Amino acid sequence: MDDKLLEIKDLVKIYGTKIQTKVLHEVSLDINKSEFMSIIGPSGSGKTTLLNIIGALDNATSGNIYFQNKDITKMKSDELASFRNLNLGFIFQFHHLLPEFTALENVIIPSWIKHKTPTKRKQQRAIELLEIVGLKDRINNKATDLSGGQQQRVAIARALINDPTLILADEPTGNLDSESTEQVYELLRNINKEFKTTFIIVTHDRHLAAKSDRVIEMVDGKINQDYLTASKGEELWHCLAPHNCLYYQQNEGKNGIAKPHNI
Ligand SMILES: Nc1ncnc2c1ncn2[C@@H]1O[C@H](COP(=O)(O)OP(=O)(O)OP(=O)(O)O)[C@@H](O)[C@H]1O
Repeated sequence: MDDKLLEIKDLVKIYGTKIQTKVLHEVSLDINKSEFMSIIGPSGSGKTTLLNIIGALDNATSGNIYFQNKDITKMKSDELASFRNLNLGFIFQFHHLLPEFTALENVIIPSWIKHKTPTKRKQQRAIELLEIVGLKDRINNKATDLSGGQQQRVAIARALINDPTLILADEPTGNLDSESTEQVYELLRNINKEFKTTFIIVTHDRHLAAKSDRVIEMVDGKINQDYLTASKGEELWHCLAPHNCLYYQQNEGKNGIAKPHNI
């Protein structure tokens, strides 16, 4: 069985024409189905650029992105729009909810885009999702009447309405207090476990990243480290064969022994 969801090959991004800045340097990366992955790295290292290109919100200068073996860098704009709608969910630091609309309406909106009119089934699904994110008693509240953490949970439900295979989250907890941060991260984790949704999360928070299955550290537009975590406390065990290991065992000291996929 092919477990690979995404294959990113030699991705380059150069901004500018006269004065050119190369912000992604031949980035290559494979991401498996159901993986829960964080991208960390200093400010300006290219995390958001990489995420936006994976989400087809920005174009690569060169390189390829295969999503279930189909190269999205070759798609035309209408094909890309439909690819995004069918396969992707987005969660941003600033959730961009429509303030005058209720929580329920905000969740349903992406399905309007997909189906033109919301079906009864989608309406029911939106209510279920709001229950899953713990907002059952807030479905008819306007977005502006909700706390920051609640608004972010609406945004998470909205990202799930079209049953995406992959959710791209850019600093989803960046705007939240520490309690809401933990709750939102736990929620994303639970969604990953329950629906097998693949997650790629850009975060500055190493403590949260350590709770992912896999952490990628970017430095100067390159992947500096790529490791699976033991998910025990905050200790990160470094994977010795970055693109090629699923299982992980503690070695003497802090490093781990990477075992190939099929062991
Ligand atoms: N539209 C743009 N035009 C020119 N340069 C850009 C543009 N967008 C980003 N950059 C530059 O690309 C580099 C990478 O930016 P990016 O936002 O991907 O980094 P990041 O790691 O996500 O940073 P942060 O953690 O601060 O969000 C930065 O030097 C940034 O200034």
